[in-house]
Amino acid sequence: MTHHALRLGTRRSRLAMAQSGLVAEAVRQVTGRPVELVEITTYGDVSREHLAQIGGTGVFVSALRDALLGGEIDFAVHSLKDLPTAQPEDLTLAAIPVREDPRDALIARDGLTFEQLPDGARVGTGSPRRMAQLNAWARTLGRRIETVPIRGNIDTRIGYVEKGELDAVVLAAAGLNRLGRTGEATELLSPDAVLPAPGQGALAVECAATHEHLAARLAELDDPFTRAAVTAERSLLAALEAGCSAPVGALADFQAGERAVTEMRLRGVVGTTDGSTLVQLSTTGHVPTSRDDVSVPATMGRELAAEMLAKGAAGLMGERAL
Ligand SMILES: NCc1[nH]cc(CCC(=O)O)c1CC(=O)O
Repeated sequence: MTHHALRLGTRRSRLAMAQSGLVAEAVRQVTGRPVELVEITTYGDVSREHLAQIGGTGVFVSALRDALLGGEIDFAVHSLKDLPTAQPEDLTLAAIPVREDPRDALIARDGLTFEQLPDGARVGTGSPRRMAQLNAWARTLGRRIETVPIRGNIDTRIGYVEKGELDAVVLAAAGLNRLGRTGEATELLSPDAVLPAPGQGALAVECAATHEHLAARLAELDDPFTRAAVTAERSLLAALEAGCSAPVGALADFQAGERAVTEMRLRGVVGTTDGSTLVQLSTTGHVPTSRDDVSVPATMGRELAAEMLAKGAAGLMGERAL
């Protein structure tokens, strides 16, 4: 085996660099080889359009994948929630490491929680999923919020609240945690109120399918529980035929189980962005915790999607949900 450095392709954002840095260190430990970060610019980083307009799906990942297939890098780290559900045959998801906190976080002025926000509060998010569930939550409180589409990195988004331009913003807790900014959340939003995006908080370590030896080493970073959970969530998303910019939330979690099998709960939601209608369902199943067998979670996702479609989910997703 050669001992040249493994090249890890990464986006340049501080979050991407932090995520890649964590995986680089773990890969150094399991392979004993140095890991070199190679910065790659993706369309999602350059475009100033709103994600809902450029379609969301894949905008952060295609440049990294081109570099993998072109042999410029050996492996790449993605936020799993940014990965399209269809996995290309020439690329392998070699590892899905232990997931960070999957919840969304609220950062509000004056330390406010969501329920303490005043009627008409301006809340920054351009995510149809967050809009649908936050608007629905506000309605149950007899209030309205005004959602304001925002883009940019985590510092930029938090800046809207710091400068007093918005009452609150909503971000993934995982991103805050990985940047060491956990303390800035004024509330971690309960999945009972806001289900996260499928795969939120999880990372995907990807390499070319032809690099079987490398894939086997990277697989040491895999967490079978996380893989089972995100497989169910992404299978739900795929069966709804929705992309990452559709108003779809999903979260799988576990009851304490035995060694080889554990009980998994999968919750899913689809809604209109104004929050007037939500279809929210859940299911449970016994899942083998083996990274090589994700058939049960995949089936749970498909079956829950079918139930949601039977309750009218397709009509709520709008034209974007192709
Ligand atoms: N859509 C962008 C994106 N992709 C992954 C994360 C956060 C980290 C994660 O979910 O693992 C974010 C930012 C956000 O939603 O606040």
